[in-house]
Amino acid sequence: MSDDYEIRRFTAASKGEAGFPDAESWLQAVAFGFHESTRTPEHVAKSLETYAADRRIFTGAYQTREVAQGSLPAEVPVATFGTFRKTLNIGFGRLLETQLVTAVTVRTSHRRRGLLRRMMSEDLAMAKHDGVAMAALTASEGSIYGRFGYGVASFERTVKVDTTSRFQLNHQAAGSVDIADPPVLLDLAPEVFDRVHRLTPGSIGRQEWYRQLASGSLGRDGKEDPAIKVVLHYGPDGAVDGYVSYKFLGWDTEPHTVQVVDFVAATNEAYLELWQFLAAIDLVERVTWEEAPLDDPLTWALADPRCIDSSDSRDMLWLRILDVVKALEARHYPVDGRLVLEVLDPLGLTGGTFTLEASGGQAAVVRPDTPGTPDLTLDISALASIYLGGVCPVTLTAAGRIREHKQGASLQARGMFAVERATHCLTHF
Ligand SMILES: CC(=O)SCCNC(=O)CCNC(=O)[C@H](O)C(C)(C)COP(=O)(O)OP(=O)(O)OC[C@H]1O[C@@H](n2cnc3c(N)ncnc32)[C@H](O)[C@@H]1OP(=O)(O)O
Repeated sequence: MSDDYEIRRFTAASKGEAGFPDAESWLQAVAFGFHESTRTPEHVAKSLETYAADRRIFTGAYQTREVAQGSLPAEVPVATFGTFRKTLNIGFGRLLETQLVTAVTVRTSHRRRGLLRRMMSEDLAMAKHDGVAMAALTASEGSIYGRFGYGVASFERTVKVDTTSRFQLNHQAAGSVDIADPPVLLDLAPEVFDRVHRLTPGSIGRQEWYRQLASGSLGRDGKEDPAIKVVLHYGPDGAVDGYVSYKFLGWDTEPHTVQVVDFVAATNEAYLELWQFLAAIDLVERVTWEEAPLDDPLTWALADPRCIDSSDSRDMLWLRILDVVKALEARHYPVDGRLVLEVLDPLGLTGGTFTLEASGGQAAVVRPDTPGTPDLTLDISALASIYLGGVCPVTLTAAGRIREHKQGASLQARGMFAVERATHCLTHF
C-alpha cells in the first residue's frame, strides 16, 4: 500500500492564503465521502474560514501513481482525516486538552486497503508524542472505532415534547426570557457555552461554526438561515445565562412543530425556564430536540413525564485514552480508594498495569515494579467508557468487557469515577 499513496498533512487555509487550493480539494473529498451535494465555491470558502479559525489539521492520502483517465485528479485525496484540539470537561470543572478527530472518509474505490488504519494509528501516535492524553470523535457507525481503542463515553437522545396543555412544569420562574435578534449570538453564544462547558462533564469546547449556526449566519447548507429565531434567558441578576436557537417547521408540519437548533443553559433555572418558554409558544404543539441528555431534568420537572416521546437514544462521544497515567491523574476522584488496573491496548500506545491511588480527590498513578494480580482487567476502550462517569463499570463487567479479579472492584470503580452531574456533550464535530 505504501507505494500507492502518499500521506500529506497541512493546516486549514482561508481564501487568499497559499494553502487554499489544497484545502479546497480536501474539503471536496470530505463532502463526497459523506454523500453531500457538491459545495458551492462560497460554501467552501465559508467552511474553510471556520476551519482555519479552529486551526484544523487536514490529513489526506494522495495517489502516487497516474490516476485513471477521466477520474478525479491526483490533487483530490482518496482519503481524508481532520483534527483539531479543544478541551474536554472530565468532571468537577477539570478540563483536559483533547485531540478531536473528524471528517474521516475513504473513497469507495480505495476502501479496505488500510488507509483509515494508517491515518488513525499515525495521528494518535503523533498526538501522544505532543503530550495530549485523550482523543475523541463521534462515529458514523458503531463498529469502526473500538478496534482503535475508542469507547463510548456519552449518549444523547432525540426528544419530541408535547407542548399542548399537557405540558406542566413544577417550577417557579426565578429569571426571565425574551426574544433577541439572532446575530446577538455571534458574541453571546460562546460566552454562555463557556459556562456550560465548565459545568458539564463530557462537554467538548466548541468549534467556530457553532456560533454561526446558532445565530443563523451559516446554516448546514452554507447559506444564512432566515428561519432561525433566538430566545435569551436572563438570571435574577439580569445577565444572560442561557439561550435557545430554534426554527418553526412550517404550517404543513402536523402537529405544528418547533425544532431546537441549539439549547445552551448555564443554570438549572435557565434550562427549565427556556423549556417553559418553548412550551408557551402559541400555535405550536410540539418541540423537538435531537441533542437532549438521557438523564434529563426535564423528565423530573414535568407533572406528566410522558409528554416526552423519546424512542431514539444513541452513543455520542467516543474517547480514546492516549496516556493512562496522565489521563487518570488529571481526574478528580470523589471517593478515596486504590485500584490495580490491567489495561490492554490494541495499538500498543499506553497498555500495562497501573495502580490508581486516589486520596482527597487527587490521584497518583504508577506502574508497579512487580505487577501481581490486578483488581480489574479491561481494554483501553472500556477504560475510556468509564472515564467520564457516564458508563457504569458494573454493567461493563456484566457484559464481559471488564474482568473483575477482586470482588466488588467494579462497584468501587463506579464510586471513584463518579462525576458531579450527568455526563453530556453538546458539541458535535
Ligand atoms: C470520526 C468520523 O469522521 S466518523 C465518519 C467515518 N466515515 C464514514 O462513515 C464515511 C464512509 N466510510 C468510509 O469512508 C470508510 O469506509 C471508512 C473510513 C469507514 C473505513 O476506511 P478504510 O480505509 O476502508 O478502513 P481500513 O481499510 O483502514 O480498515 C481498518 C479496519 O476497520 C475495519 N472497518 C473499516 N470500515 C468499517 C466499517 N464501516 N464497519 C466495520 N469495520 C470497518 C476494517 O475491516 C479494518 O479492520 P481490521 O484492520 O481490524 O481488519
